[in-house]
Parts: sequence; C-alpha cells; structure tokens
Amino acid sequence: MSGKLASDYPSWKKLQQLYDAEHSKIVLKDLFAQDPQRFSKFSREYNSTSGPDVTMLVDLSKNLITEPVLETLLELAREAKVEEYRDKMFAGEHINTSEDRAVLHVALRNFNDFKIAESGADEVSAVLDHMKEFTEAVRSGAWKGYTGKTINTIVNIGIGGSDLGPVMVTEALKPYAKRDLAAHFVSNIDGTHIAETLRLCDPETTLFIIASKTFTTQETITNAETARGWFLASAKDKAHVAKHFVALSTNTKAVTGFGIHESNMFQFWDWVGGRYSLWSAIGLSIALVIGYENFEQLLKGAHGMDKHFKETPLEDNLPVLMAVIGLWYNDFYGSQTLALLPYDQYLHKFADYFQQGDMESNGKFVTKNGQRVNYQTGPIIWGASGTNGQHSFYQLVHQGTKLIPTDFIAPTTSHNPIEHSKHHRILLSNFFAQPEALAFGKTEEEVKRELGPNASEALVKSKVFQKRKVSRHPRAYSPLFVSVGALIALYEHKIFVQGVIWGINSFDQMGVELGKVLAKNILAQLEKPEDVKGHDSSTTGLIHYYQKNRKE
Ligand SMILES: O=P(O)(O)OC[C@H]1O[C@H](O)[C@H](O)[C@@H](O)[C@@H]1O
Repeated sequence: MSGKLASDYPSWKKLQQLYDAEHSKIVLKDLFAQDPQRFSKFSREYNSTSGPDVTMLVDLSKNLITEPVLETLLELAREAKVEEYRDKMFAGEHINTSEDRAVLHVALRNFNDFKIAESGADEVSAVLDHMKEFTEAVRSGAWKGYTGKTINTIVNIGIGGSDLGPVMVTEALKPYAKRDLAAHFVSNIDGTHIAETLRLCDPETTLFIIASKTFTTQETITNAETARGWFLASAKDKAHVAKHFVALSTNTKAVTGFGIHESNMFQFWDWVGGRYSLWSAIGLSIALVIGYENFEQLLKGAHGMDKHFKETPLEDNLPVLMAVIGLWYNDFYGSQTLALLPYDQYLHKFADYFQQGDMESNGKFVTKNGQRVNYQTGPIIWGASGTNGQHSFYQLVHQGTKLIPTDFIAPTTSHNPIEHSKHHRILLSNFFAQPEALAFGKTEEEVKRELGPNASEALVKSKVFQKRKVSRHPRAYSPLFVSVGALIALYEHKIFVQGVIWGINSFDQMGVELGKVLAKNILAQLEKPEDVKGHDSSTTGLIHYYQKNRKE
C-alpha cells in the first residue's frame, strides 16, 4: 500500500516467473513423495498466548505451493509493508483513508492490553459494562415487559453487518444458548420477514433490538417502525416502548428521534466497520443468547488471535500465510472463488457471514490512490457446511473445469457426541477424506485397475480425478466459544493482509451506494405510470409491467 500496484513489486514478477515455470508440472502427490517432512513444514499450530486456551492446527501442505513460492509470497507481504500497515491499524491511524477513519475492531476485544490512542477506545469497557448489566437483567427475568411479564423473546432488527455477525455467532454458539429465550433476526425489507417473525412473538414478552450503525438504513428503520406499530397496537401507551425497544448505534440523535431513550442505547464508534461490528454493542443479541460471560470469552478468543497477528513473524503468522496463499490462487492461478466448508453444523452460517466480511472489504477495483488495478482483488466467497455440500456441489469441485480453493474447517470435539460419537467420527472421516481426494485424485491407471480390462474408455475417463485441486484446513479445537472468536479474527486479518497487498481500502463500501440512490428515486415513481421517468427502456418496461399487474 505504498502507492504502488501489487504487480509493481519485484516479488510479484518473481511469482509470475515461478508460476510460469512450475504450474503445469506441479503435482501434489509428487511433492509429498519427494518430501516426507511436507506436512510439518507447511502446517502451523496455534496456541493462544493470552486469555483462554485456544489451539488450532492450520494445515497448508495440500496447497499448490513449494518453499520458493511461499518465501516469495512472504517477500511480497514485506514489500507491500503488511507489518507496517498492521501496526498502523493497531495504533489507531486512519487507514480507512476515503472516510478518514481508524479501523479498530481490535480495540473492542482488547481488555487494556494494547495501547490505542483513538478517541472512544477508552469507552469500550463502559459499554461492555452496560451490556453486561442489561444482559443479566433480561436473562434473570429482572427486566420486565409493560405488563410485568419476563422477556422470553428477542428480535434483532438489522441488516448486513448489523445482522450477519449476530446470526452467525448465535448459531455457532448455540450449545451455550439460554433455551427459554427465543431469538429471531429480521433483516430483509420484504414484509414477509417481519410479518412471519411477529407471528411468533407476544408483545408483552418481546424485546426488540434495533441494530444499525448509522440508524438511517432503510430496511432497518422501516422494519423497526413496523415492529413499533405492532407493539403499540397492544401496548397503546408510547411510554411502554422503553421496556421493549433498545438501540445499538453510533447515531444518538436518530435513536432518540425514533423514541428510544438514551439509557436504552448501546453505543459504538465510527471506527467500527459494520462487517467487523459483532464484537461491539452490535453483539448484544449474542450476549443475551449465550450470556455475558461467554460473550466475553468470545472476545478474548479473538484477542488471542489479534496478539498472534500483531506479534508473530510472517513465516508463522496464520492470517498472513492464509492471505498470501489465497492470493497465489487468486492472482496467479486465476481462481475466482474461495469455498468455506465448515464440517460443523453450528458453523452453517460461516460462509454467509464472510461473504460480506470478505467481498464487501476486498471487492474493489481501484487502489487507495485511485489507480485501477491490473490484477484480481477479492475472491467470491461461498460454501456450505459439510457433509451437505458433498451431496450438492462437490462434483464440480472434484471434476469440474475450475480450480476452487477450499477451506475445510472442523472441531476435534463435538458438542453432541451422541451414539458414542458415531456421528462425529463419520463427519470427520469425510472431513479428512474430501481434501485427500482433492489433493491426490485418482489416475487413469488406478481407475483401469479397479474396473478391469472390459471397462469402456469413456467410463474410465469419467472416473478420473485430477491431481491438482487444493485445500487447506484451519481446524478449530473446542471449547467452541473462544475458538469461534479466534477463527473469525483469523479470517478478518486474512482479509486485511490481502487488502494491503492489493493496495485497496478494505474498510469502505462505496459500491453499495449507487443501487440505494436509484431505488430511492424509483420508489418515488412507483405510484403512477406517468411518473416513471429517466430510465432505460428495460427498467421502464419492468416497472410498467409491475404497475399493470399488481394487485393491492
Ligand atoms: O448498521 P447499518 O448502518 O444499518 O448498516 C448496515 C449495512 O448497510 C450497508 O449495506 C453497508 O454496506 C454494510 O456495511 C452495513 O453493514
């Protein structure tokens, strides 16, 4: 990010030469055969050095990398000044240049360890205290609804970063959930979402959490107004709103304007990006579901990974290693996507969450200096939990024409060791087998040997697996809540490192603005056909069709 394009660095050119010379010859089976130490050379164990114990093994050996490739990738990270920019982030410098903001999600889980000068960083513990007090009041039943009943349902209304993190983490940490407190999440402006949720709620026992950094997001404010109207239809008196609505936001004026008292507002700061905000007040629904103590453990798990990222040499730095290997596929092998494949049902929203985390951060085509890049930036993130994905899209991953980097993730211990852990052993046998199949494939000779001499050539060919598919496995160990914190932080920092190397600003999201502006304009024209002006013929035709065919 030193004003250069990534492709200007000498190491980038060296990587291109390495790719040109080796990519058509590289076969994982041969690499493993040539080097019995390959697994230990290319895997790293993570043991947290602060807070609760988290251990994790990240096996990078089944990637299409050699020692010279990895060395050169790390040279690239050095030339791009990854360490310098990492230190700037932790110091609170305004590395989000387009918005002139610091990027300090690490301050939200810091517990006074790193010194951070930015204003607001010293207020974090007061907000955590507020969250703790409130969480305990609701969970203990001390907080009552307007008719004196205990709260038994919470509804988080938010979208994007104010929804996906709480959704993903409350699912991930379900084993710790208070089972008699139902949690719902409403994000979509489609009235179906709020309507179906309200059907499950009782106004006397429901708490609405309006989560919006800006408190101006159309979906969230509209859904919140609908929820307030629904509530007041029963409660009648506006004074009761205070018992049933709280806000998570940076915008006090808009929150109080909505009718939520400042004492029921949980603050955060403009240096918390929406997609990095689950650690802030935005995590209130998480704390309500799993309890404040467990929420704090989640933060501490992430802090351990922050410390690792900040203090570990690049050669052993997990987010850096995952970032540069991802870049190797993205920019040299031409891979377009990264599949996140957690073999853990509790992590079934992991890919959805990092779709925003990664794609909104690194989906940019100009550098911080406004230069157009001449290489690929952020990958398309997708995935599903194993083994469901195996019965759906793995065929293409194994035998399709695309090279798809895959991150396999699994916990060593199950929260549900039912049937003497039979399920977990079957799950993990798939977790081990799929990357093995991807890495080593099956040759034509092997297929022929299996099928015998009478098999047709077409059948033989259809059963061949190429030997150059790739995978890497971060494996999180239990206990889950701290591991989940560390796992999320691992990916957050991976995204950061890639953004630095590509020279882009990973912390703004200018690309989502245009659609919002156009929708606002169209909304004002939807009533009458003669109002529909200023569009291309396709947009005009679509709106006219809707106007003609709608049934109110
Ligand atoms: O929290 P809010 O201000 O309501 O924003 C919610 C979301 O809005 C937009 O879609 C932004 O691109 C996201 O980054 C953000 O998470």
